[in-house]
Formats: sequence, structure tokens, C-alpha cells
Amino acid sequence: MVTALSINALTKIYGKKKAVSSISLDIPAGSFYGLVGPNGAGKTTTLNMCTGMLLPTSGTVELFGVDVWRNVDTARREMGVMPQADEIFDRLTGLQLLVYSGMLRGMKKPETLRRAHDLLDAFDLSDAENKIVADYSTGMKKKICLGTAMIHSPRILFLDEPFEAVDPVSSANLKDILKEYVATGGTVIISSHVMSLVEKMCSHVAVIADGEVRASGTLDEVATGKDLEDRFLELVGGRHEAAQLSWLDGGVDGNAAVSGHADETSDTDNTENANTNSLGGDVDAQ
Ligand SMILES: Nc1ncnc2c1ncn2[C@@H]1O[C@H](COP(=O)(O)OP(=O)(O)OP(=O)(O)O)[C@@H](O)[C@H]1O
Repeated sequence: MVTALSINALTKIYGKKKAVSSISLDIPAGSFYGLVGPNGAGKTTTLNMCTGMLLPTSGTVELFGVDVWRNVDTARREMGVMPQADEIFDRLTGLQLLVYSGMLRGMKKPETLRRAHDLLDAFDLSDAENKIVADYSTGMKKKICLGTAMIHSPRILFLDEPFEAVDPVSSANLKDILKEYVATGGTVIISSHVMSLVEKMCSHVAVIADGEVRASGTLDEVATGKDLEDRFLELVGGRHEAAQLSWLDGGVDGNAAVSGHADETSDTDNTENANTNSLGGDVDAQ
């Protein structure tokens, strides 16, 4: 097994906060690797340290044997990193942004143009190629950001929540493109909260919580025979009883929204909806 990315005791401390605490992971080449964890778990911080964007407090990252922090330029050549929408030059058109990204990576203009059109076509953005990116929808921006990460054909792709806000058709197309990329030897690392997506797309997964790896390996190794989402909840903990928002009653009593005291102001006894502890009808499902 060739290791694409080797993370060793990676740590990031902000003041007194340990955002990432001695994480170690080996990510095999050709894998589709999911980093999953609750909000604030440390996924983005970990990815940013792996891509040379955020200096670790301690620990090392090697990309195909190259120490990322000793050789940032060399390592970056092998990477495609999906930027956040607020990190791109959004006064460019979609086409200009892709061409700019390719040429920044040292590509010749004719080849960059060819690939840019291929990407726009694959991402259903051809009709918007001459529109400035600032006027794109959130999902369109997400797709163009992904395009900028792919145009130079990197060996490894780092994608932070790539499918968030992308419509199901575009999402299915993107997934096909990424699957094909992995099938031809590429490596993809994504962060996600969506377990069904991880289950469908990923060959490997690391569950991160409180800056630590709680489990890692192939999907089967991490799931240990259980439903992946249940296993995730078991690993990260933090599940509690349904919130008791007694004032949130879906407007059952018209006065409740005004007064906030449904019991005092209601003169009807609606026994069917008497359980004002519920968020809609999902209490049992929780
Ligand atoms: N620049 C910063 N200064 C201080 N604390 C930070 C900074 N960036 C992140 N943190 C803290 O580090 C922890 C990990 O944050 P991170 O963004 O990596 O989490 P995440 O797993 O990506 O979360 P989410 O799923 O919500 O995006 C959080 O507690 C966060 O508040």
C-alpha cells in the first residue's frame, strides 16, 4: 500500500484551546477518505495544516514522502485544495477564474482553456461561464471552487464539505467525476457531516471529536458491524434527550406566539396536541 498522506502527531493549539490534539493518520493512495466529526471537532484545522495553509503547533505531515512544512511549494504542486467561496477572486467570470487558477499552477493557456471548458461542461456551468462569480448562487460557487482545485490534475484533492448547497443532479455529476478520479489513482480527502454521503462515497473514514481521532480505517473497520451513523454517535457521544422547548408548539394555539404562555392563555383543551414539549412530531424518533 502506498501512503499518499501521512499525518504524525499533528497538533494545533490556539491560546488555551487545543483544536487538534496529536492526530495521526495514514491515508492510502487511491482512497476516498472521509473526515467526519461534529461541529468544532477539528476537521478544517486538520485539513488546513495538511495543505500548508495553517502552521501546526507540532507534528508533521508528509505528502508522498515529502514533508509538507519543509517543502511547501513542492508538496502543493501535488495537491488540489478547494477554496472557500470567500477566498476566491469573485469579480472574475467562472471561465476567467478557472483559467487564472490553471495558469497560476504553471499551465499553458491553450490547455488551461480546454480543461476549463471541460470542467464548466461537467459542472453544468457552461451557460454561466461569462457571468462574474460574485453573481453565482451558493451551489454554483461551490462547483467553481471545486473546478479551481481540479484544473491542474493534482494527485490528491482536499475538499472541505464539497457537496454542501449543491443540488442533487450536480452533486451526482460531481460524485461521478470524483469516483472516476479515484478509479484512475487519485486520492480524495473530504470533510463532511453527512454520514450517508460518507457511507456511499468513501472507502475509508476517520471519526474526529474534540480534536482527537476516535476511530479510523476502512468503513467496515470503523462501523464494526453497526450502522455507520449509530457508530458515529456512539464514538462522539454528546447525544441527549430531545430539547424541552415547551414554547415551540407550531402555532397550535394562536395566542402562544404572542404571549409565550400557551397554557395560561389557551381556552381550548386540544388534547391531541397537548404535548408542547415536542418539536413537531419527532420526539419519538429522537
Ligand atoms: N483561529 C482560531 N482561533 C481560535 N480557535 C479556533 C480558530 N479556528 C478554529 N478554532 C477552534 O478550533 C476548534 C476546531 O475548529 P474547526 O474549524 O477545525 O472544526 P470543524 O471540525 O471544521 O468544525 P465544523 O464542522 O463546524 O466546520 C473549534 O473549537 C474552533 O472554535
